[in-house]
Amino acid sequence: MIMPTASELISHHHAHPLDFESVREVPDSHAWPDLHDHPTASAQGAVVPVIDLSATATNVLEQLARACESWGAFQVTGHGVPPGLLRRVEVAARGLFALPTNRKLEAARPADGVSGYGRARISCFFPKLMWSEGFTIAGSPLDHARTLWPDDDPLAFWYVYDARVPTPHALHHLPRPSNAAEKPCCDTTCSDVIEEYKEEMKQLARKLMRMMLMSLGLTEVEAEAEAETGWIGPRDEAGGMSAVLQMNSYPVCPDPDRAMGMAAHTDSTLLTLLFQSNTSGLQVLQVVGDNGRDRTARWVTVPPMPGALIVNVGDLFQILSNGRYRSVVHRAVVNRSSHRVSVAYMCGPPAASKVEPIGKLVGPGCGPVYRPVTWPEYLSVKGKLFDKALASVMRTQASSEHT
Ligand SMILES: C=C1C[C@]23C[C@@]1(O)CC[C@H]2[C@@]12CCC[C@@](C)(C(=O)O1)[C@H]2[C@@H]3C(=O)O
Ligand SMILES: O=C(O)CCC(=O)C(=O)O
Ligand SMILES: [Fe+2]
Repeated sequence: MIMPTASELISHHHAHPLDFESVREVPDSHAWPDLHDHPTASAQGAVVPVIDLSATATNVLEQLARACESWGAFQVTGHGVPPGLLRRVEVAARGLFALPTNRKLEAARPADGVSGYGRARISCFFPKLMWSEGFTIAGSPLDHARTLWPDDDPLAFWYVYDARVPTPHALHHLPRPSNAAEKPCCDTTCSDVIEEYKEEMKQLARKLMRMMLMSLGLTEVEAEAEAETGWIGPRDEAGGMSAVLQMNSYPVCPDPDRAMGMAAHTDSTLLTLLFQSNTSGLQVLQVVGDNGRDRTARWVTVPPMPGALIVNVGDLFQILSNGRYRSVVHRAVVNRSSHRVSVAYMCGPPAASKVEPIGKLVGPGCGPVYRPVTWPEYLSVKGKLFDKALASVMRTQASSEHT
């Protein structure tokens, strides 16, 4: 990692966002010197696993275990999230980023806050800026609606989506979902869509958490108990998994070989559910050789699959699994022809829950590798140490022998 200078850091926080639409070349502030730190696998090379959750086949847990152990990421199909909802959330994201810069800046994320519009939080660890903008929603989208959509009526949803739509009459000419059973977009506001999406993601994240715990060898009852005491928390009013919705926008880029959409990182989550729409850009780092001294790795593109969602193992799941499942290093690259958006549901435990290696995975020959941490504690460590954060919450040999 190249550490930025003090003046670069200052400009990171005070600069106005780049007007991506009008620039004809990548400015020095956004030109990355080492995009090719690892080779990129050819299209016929390695393929990130695709797992059909609806399959009645009995080996879904085995497939999950293999995907989490060797990749830390996989795509899921048969997840039950309606395709129409995925389309609507994409429209909502595109609409949000299509707003004029001054409107977006009104919703800028405060220096000490989580929610709002701005650069990826990890930007401060890099000397160059990324070719992207983001909008982070923690809590209810309604908290943001007043700033971004003062008239959060259904039509506003369409106005921001397509600036060419001058009057409500023009709505009649817009494409409608072909499936008549689907709710027409124009009945819905952006915050409705986001709320509905978060609810669907929550159900899917719970299901995947249970299945991933079972894929580690826990019984259904043990996985349930782990959920109640650990990552879901007690079933009181305040309990429940917490999550952050991260919308990312990657405008078209005149020189994609010099720009970085989202720099390499792992997510500080239990797991992340990512919708990447139909434009390629996500790459995961596959470690192909590790002889103890040298690690060889390559970037593998995760191809968009209609209706599929990508699941990333996050740092907190690595802790929970006592290191058996590794959080995946990933990044997003940009392209010169399609404006890409992605929506990440970043899922973690309730703020007060301590995440620690699961008892069943700890034994005489294998003590707990990590110390207990809450999500807010871990996020704060990540905000200071970035890619050294996981190592910093490891127990020392001596402390793990005493537990
Ligand atoms: C819960 C969180 C995870 C995140 C930091 C945050 O507090 C809110 C934004 C999240 C995000 C989204 C884009 C990539 C990422 C690395 C970043 O810069 O902000 C993640 C953070 C993370 O996983 O550490
Ligand atoms: O846009 C993508 O494909 C990746 C986004 C991402 O990694 C994130 O939001 O954490
Ligand atoms: Fe990520």
